Amino acid sequence: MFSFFKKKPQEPAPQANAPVTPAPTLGQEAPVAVATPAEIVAAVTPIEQKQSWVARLKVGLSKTSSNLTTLFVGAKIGDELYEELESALLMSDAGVDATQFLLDELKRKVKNEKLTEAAQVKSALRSLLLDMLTPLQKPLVLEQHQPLVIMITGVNGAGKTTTIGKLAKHLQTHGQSVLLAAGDTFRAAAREQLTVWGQRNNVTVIAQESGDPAAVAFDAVHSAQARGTNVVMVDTAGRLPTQLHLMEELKKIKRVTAKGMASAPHEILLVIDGNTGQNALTQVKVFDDALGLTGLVVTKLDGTAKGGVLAAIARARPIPVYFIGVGEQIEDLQPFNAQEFVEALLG
Ligand SMILES: Nc1nc2c(ncn2[C@@H]2O[C@H](COP(=O)(O)OP(=O)(O)OP(=O)(O)O)[C@@H](O)[C@H]2O)c(=O)[nH]1
Repeated sequence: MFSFFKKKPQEPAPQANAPVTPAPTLGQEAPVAVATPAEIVAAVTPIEQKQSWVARLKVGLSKTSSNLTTLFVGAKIGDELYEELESALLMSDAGVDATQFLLDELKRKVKNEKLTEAAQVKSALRSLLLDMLTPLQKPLVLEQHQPLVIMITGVNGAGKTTTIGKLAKHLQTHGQSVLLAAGDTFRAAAREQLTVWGQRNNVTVIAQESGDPAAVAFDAVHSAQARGTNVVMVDTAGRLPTQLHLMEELKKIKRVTAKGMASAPHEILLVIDGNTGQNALTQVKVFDDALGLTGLVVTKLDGTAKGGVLAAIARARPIPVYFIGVGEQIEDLQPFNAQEFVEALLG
């Protein structure tokens, strides 16, 4: 079992003569909820589901895994092994910097620990990768703000809307009320998709016939404040990092959201298609420079994804990977767990 979300730790009870916190008003941030116990909520994933989920991750990453593991079979430690490893890491989308870093560290480890067997080198690589990816493993913390406002961004087709749907379900399972802002005003079908999904799942969706996604986000924040909703997720239209005017639009959504609630958006997530390869790193850099990302969601790791891009991200922009997706079912979105990921890659 692993944590899905983390809840804000309980704060000490106020003194009897402590000043009373004024009631929140529209446009003003409500006081932080204090009644939550300090706990990490266990995922409600039954063991069979969990196994099938990990199995799907392994299948998804099997090409990289087989490239990385077979080169150690019957190998001698030396230049040839390191060259093969370099190629396998580059082919896994780890990129030049992370590949070089891993190779240098590995050679140092082999020397310092006087390793003599290829199997020992493989386990040294496993532990290096784990050290590299563990800093990316962070849970999304709930109940720090009322409402918690999450903005979801990404290129077209990365899996934003699907992720929002899955996350909304998971949040509801963890006792959170959810409101969605249909900020993809560019594509009418996207708005309808979210609205229909919301109706089916009893989640309020704030949408506007036409117009400004920033206004939709602003309305959603106010509406959530008025209703006492726990989490607002703002969907945004897919865009390429090279579409500068659309990147400006995202900045505007962020700015206008902050007018509705000074501290919002509290989380700005970038959804990345795991099959995008090294281009994913470019996306992370450009969206982060524009918006200040707080987390990533890497989808479609069940397909032909190679997985190494997480190492590239860990080296270049270590932004937490809150969730990874390995399919279209709700349980296919799970928190990123570095240990599981490294096991899927290196067996
Ligand atoms: N195999 C697989 N498919 C996924 C995953 N996540 C999303 N998808 C599929 O990817 C496609 C695109 O997903 P959307 O959620 O519509 O992507 P989007 O980013 O909202 O797309 P735009 O609104 O066009 O920008 C859909 O067919 C999803 O079912 C995943 O983890 N695995």
